[in-house]
Order: sequence, then C-alpha cells, then structure tokens
Amino acid sequence: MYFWQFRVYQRPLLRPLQTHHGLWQIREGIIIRLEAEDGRIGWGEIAPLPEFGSETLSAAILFCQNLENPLSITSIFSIPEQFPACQFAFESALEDLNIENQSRELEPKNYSYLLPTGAAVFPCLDDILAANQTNTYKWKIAVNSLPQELKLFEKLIDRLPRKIKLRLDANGGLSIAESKIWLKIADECKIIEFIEQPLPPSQWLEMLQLSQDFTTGIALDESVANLRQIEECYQRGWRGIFVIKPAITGSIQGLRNLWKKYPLDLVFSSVLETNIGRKSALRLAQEYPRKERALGFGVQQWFNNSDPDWLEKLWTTSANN
Ligand SMILES: O=C(O)CCC(=O)C1=CC=C[C@@H](O)[C@@H]1C(=O)O
Ligand SMILES: [Mg+2]
Repeated sequence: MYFWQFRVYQRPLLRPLQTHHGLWQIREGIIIRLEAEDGRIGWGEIAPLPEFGSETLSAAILFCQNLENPLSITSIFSIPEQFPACQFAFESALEDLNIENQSRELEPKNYSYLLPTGAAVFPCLDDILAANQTNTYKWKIAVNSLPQELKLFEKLIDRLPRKIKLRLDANGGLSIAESKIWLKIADECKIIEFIEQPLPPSQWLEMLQLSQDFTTGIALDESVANLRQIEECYQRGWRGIFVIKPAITGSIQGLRNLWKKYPLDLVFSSVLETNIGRKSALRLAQEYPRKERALGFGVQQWFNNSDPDWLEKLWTTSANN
C-alpha cells in the first residue's frame, strides 16, 4: 500500500506558446508523491491537456480528492481511461519508486526544437542555429493567414541549413485545400519531415487520403491523444506517424503493450510538463525500440529555471490536499 499526497501547481511558460488552439501562457497541473511502506518515494505529474481530450485540471483535482489513501497497486491500475493524465501520473510515480538509477538525460541532438511561432522565429533564429544542438526543428502553422505563413516559410527555409529536418504542426487548423498546398510545397522542398495534424480529428478520412496522395509524412497528434484512439486509427488503416504525448495518453503499461502489438511509427512529444512528468515520459520514450525520430521534448526549457526549489516550496507552502 502507498500513502500519497498531491499539490496543484501553476508555472508560467518561459515563452508563451502560440498555436491554432490559441495562446498558452501558464502550465498548470498536479504533482503527486507516493510513499511505500519501506519509505521509498516516487513522484508523478498530472499534466492535463483538455484541448487534446484529456481530463481537465478541475476534474483531475476532484479525482485526487476522492481517491483512496493509502493506494493499492490494483487501484492504480484501475484508474478509469477517462482520466489519462491521472493514469500516467500514478503509474509513473509507482515506476519512479522502483527505479534503481534515474535514466540519463539524452544528448540535445535527440530532441526536436520547437521554434517560436510565425515571424517571432526570426530575431532568435541565428542564436538557435548557432547553438547547433539538434538538426530537427518544429514550427507551428495555421496561426496566421496562409499567404502570410507561406511568405514567412520561404524566409525561414532560406535561413535554415540544408541538412535540417523541419516539422510543421497545424494543430488541426488547415482546410483540405490549404493542406494540399503545404503538402505540395513539402514534397518539393524536401526538408519537411512531416506535417502534424493538418486537419481536425473529425476529418480523419481526408487525412488518410492526403497521406496517400503526397510523399511527405503526415503525423496524427490530436487524433491519437489516447490509447483507444491510437488503436482505432491503426485498425482503420493509418500507417503514418503517431505523435504520442505520454503524459495524456493514459496507462504507461497500456502504451507499451500497444507498441508491442502493432508496428507503430511513434514520435514522442511533450505536453510542456515539468521535469517530473518529463522524466517519466522520456524514460518511456527511451524504451521504445525505434530511434529514428527526434523527441518532441524541446531542447529549450519550457520554464524559467531561476527557481530550482519550486517543488520544495510547493510542498511546504501550499495546503496538503
Ligand atoms: O511536440 C513537440 O515538438 C513539442 C510539444 C508541442 O509541439 C505541443 C505541446 C503541447 C501542445 C501542442 O500545442 C503542441 C503540439 O501540438 O504538439
Ligand atoms: Mg502537435
């Protein structure tokens, strides 16, 4: 049995993230602390992303307030799939408890760098490229108008070295006609690794058709936000890329079982979680046998690290909930 505690947190993003979903300025979530009878401690993070279909923060808080304490292993693995961020957090805290030595941080070259959206990329691009930490970058599209973004894109690829791979993420904000324009350009310019979620999840069949009409890869993200959706898309014929955000996908064991059951082409991606959730998600990503895709966990920091004691302060200052 495991006694556990939780604390709700809010952390401002170092650089607000502008996407088709809107402007994201503050990451909020819940840190959980599991304690075994022999005193071992395991940490986990509930990092909801409701616009991708996970539970909301308030639903996760209510879930935690009603969850038994102490917890049994059975109750951890019985967390309903309607709470995927909670499933991830409690299973990763249990694994964290049993980890002998923490997995080593990967080299920066293994990560994809999330570039600032739109024209905001240009003032800092030279510094980002000079740091030369990775050759995979991601840039958000479907935020400005298509003509504006095509102009910015031309300017961007003129400034990028030829060897790099660029991922374009539309967050489901393009029309079919706009998707075809981007895919045609991508097929011609050859530096686009994939276009992520060009259409909304409701237009899954149209994305399947696009994946057959163009050579540039299409990656589903919002369409495959949890285990059930991943399996359903594969069974309905999707053989393209699956962007996996472990922190909201649900059971860690369930995800392992899925990639052993189907030959999935996975790209692991962050939900801008704190280092607690990041550590568990990256530990899982390092178990995944295929290594050809850079990890969407950003070489850059999502948070201002000038407050390294944020967790300790959270635990001592906020009320025990
Ligand atoms: O996947 C990455 O390279 C970084 C993470 C990332 O792009 C995202 C994180 C969280 C919400 C989304 O707007 C966005 C995504 O759509 O993938
Ligand atoms: Mg995405």
